[in-house]
Amino acid sequence: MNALDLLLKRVSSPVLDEPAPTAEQLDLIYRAALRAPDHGGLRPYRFLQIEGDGREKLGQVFVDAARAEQADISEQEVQKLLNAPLRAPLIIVAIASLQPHPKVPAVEQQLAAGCAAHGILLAAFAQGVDAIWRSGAMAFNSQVMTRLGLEANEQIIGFIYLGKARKHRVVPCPQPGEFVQKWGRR
Ligand SMILES: Cc1cc2nc3c(=O)[nH]c(=O)nc-3n(C[C@H](O)[C@H](O)[C@H](O)COP(=O)(O)O)c2cc1C
Repeated sequence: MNALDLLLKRVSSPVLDEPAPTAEQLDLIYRAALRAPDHGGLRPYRFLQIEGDGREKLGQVFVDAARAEQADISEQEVQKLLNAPLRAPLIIVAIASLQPHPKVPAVEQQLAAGCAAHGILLAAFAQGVDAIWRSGAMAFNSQVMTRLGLEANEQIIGFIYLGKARKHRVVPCPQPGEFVQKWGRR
């Protein structure tokens, strides 16, 4: 797949089955993430790779965190949280690790981490690995962050689910016109 085809045709896939990406595919996926634009070369991100029964542990972390906020959550909600990480064979948790810097504010570091996450999506799609970037309340839950080992200067940028889609969604390419304004020319 050439680069422009990749950029124009990548789609997210919400339903993902086995197989998980191979070790070789993951190596390229992480290499692509590490090529994200990065003011100051801070590499203000890191990744957790969760697969196999790690996904069940993550589901339990979600349930515990939800119960800590509301003790009487319904059994339906418990099942939803337990099942959430099972929606793909492998999950990469993209984490922004914000560092104090005189010229690179937090927002730029968050953007660099977001670009790294986009690199993951693109490198996956280029290799025939399907993915979707999800957040949701659990991405912003402090107990989840603690249980995943995040430090005070870290944030979850997203849970990137990876696997194989049964079929790709057909997504019309938006027209740039309404998003682009020319400015400053006489
Ligand atoms: C920061 C971020 C968080 C997202 N969180 C969710 C989410 O929790 N659930 C979801 O269905 N889609 C979420 N999305 C959107 C999907 O990843 C995806 O981009 C969207 O479904 C459009 O599909 P496309 O990528 O094929 O255009 C999120 C995207 C971003 C950038």
